[in-house]
Amino acid sequence: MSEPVAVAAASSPQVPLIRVAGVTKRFGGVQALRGVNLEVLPGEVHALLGENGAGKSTLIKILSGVHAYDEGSIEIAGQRVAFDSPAKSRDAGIAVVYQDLSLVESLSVGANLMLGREPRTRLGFVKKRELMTMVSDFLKAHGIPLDARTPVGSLPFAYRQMTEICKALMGDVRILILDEPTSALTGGEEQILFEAIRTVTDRGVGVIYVTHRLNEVFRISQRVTVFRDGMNVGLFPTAETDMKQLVAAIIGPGHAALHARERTPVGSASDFPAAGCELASVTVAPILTLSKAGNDRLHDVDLTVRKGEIHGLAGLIGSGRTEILQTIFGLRPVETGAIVIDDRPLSRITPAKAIKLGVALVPEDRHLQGLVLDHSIERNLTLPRLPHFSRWGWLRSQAAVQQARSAMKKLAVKAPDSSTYVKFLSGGNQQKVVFAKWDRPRPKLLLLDEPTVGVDVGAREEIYGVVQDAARDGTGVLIVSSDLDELLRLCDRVSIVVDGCVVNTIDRANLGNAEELHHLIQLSRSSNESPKGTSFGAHAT
Ligand SMILES: Nc1ncnc2c1ncn2[C@@H]1O[C@H](COP(=O)(O)OP(=O)(O)OP(=O)(O)O)[C@@H](O)[C@H]1O
Repeated sequence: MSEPVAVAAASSPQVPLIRVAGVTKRFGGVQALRGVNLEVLPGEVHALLGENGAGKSTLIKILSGVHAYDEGSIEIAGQRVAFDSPAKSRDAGIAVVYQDLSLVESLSVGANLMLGREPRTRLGFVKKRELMTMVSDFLKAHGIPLDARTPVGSLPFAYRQMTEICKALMGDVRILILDEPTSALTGGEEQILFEAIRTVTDRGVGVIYVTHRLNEVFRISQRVTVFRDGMNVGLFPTAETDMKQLVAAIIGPGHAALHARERTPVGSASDFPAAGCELASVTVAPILTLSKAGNDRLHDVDLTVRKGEIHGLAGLIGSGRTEILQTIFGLRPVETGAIVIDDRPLSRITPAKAIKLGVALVPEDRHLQGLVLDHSIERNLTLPRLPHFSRWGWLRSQAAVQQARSAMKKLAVKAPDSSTYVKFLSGGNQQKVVFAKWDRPRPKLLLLDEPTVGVDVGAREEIYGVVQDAARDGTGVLIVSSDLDELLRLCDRVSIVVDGCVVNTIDRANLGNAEELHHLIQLSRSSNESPKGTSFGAHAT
């Protein structure tokens, strides 16, 4: 595939594909947007950055016809537009790909791409061959490495995402909006996505790229717009800016995280001493031992987490990392092998028992498992710790409010107050609340599944601090993350998971950098390839 189209900076004479000027939006008492501007040129990848609650999703929802705006104007190719429905936005050539994909896993790539617009006979039967030819021609014409006949469920996540992007592009798309597209991807998968983006920008499509992973900005975008508190605080040609300038624009010059960052420069993960380095030495007792543990998703898992150790689980999507956490927390049975938590061999473990033993799980899907959206921040923080906030059967509500306020302050949760319903928070702020739920009192074993997805750069620092403090206090931490820099930065040891099995455990001293770790994951995968493992190459040509 070719190199990205070089797009001239702000002074380009080209008519922007989209021009947002002075747009405002208020939700009740919250002024989400205060007159924001954004321009995207043909063939440009324009990164949109900002801390949690800065207003990025609100603008995306306005552009996609979900919300109406209050003031300002939006032009597409010079024509003023206002969308009162998602259909109108789609008709104007705007397509949005969210993190939660909307594909039907049991159908093929072709059937997914043509869902709802299948060519049919006069009697209403789907013309399958014609459909597959149409899709194959489309994929070939755009240089997309997907096979129309492959069932979507058998594809690695990055290729499903590519299918979703193609679905968006099957119509007459001029502007593609990607909302944190790489949050679940590891290195090699990211590269596939970037190549798909380059293919579409080569055709003149403009891309708005929302992300909290700042290193991506330098790899994929030509310009960057930064929002803070619903306002523009920066427009940079990517080639003329650097990480420090972007971080300062995102979190503001006075933010404590900026100074922490100055002491610990971004990007050199291997320079950071892990929190529990000394504690994690072999002489320290394990808080968790899995020996040859197995169930329908796992087999022969051998794993130990020591007191005060931060232990990472690396692997590709579908490798079984999340299932290991779920099994330890009692959400999946241990059918074979043994599990020992805090010196207690357990024949059967349930979530209630796990919590009693001091195990806490911060799940990946905060909506399904992590939060009650119709409750306040305060109630969400209190629920898992009711005994802690109760005395003689009465809830000590003042103590609960105080803890909620201090957790909100520590993690900079952006909300009017602790009684705000969680459903009204931005995605990243919801994630901070999930995290805060388990911060105090400290668990003995903390299981974290992708803890910083959707979390802004300032809060990420705070979360790292909380994890490291917990480890220093003796908590064993087991963390799943697709962000290899995050694992390298935090972990004393990293175990690689392939097809439901731990195939390798590496000490910090031998971890190397993110590229080396990614290489190791790929290598472990190919040497452990099992018949049920996905072999994408067999499908895609
Ligand atoms: N439906 C709503 N009702 C009330 N307030 C809302 C609603 N939607 C968003 N907000 C508020 O508007 C502000 C901007 O939120 P938005 O979701 O746009 O932020 P964001 O930049 O996308 O954040 P994140 O990175 O966390 O996704 C936040 O203070 C949020 O709580």
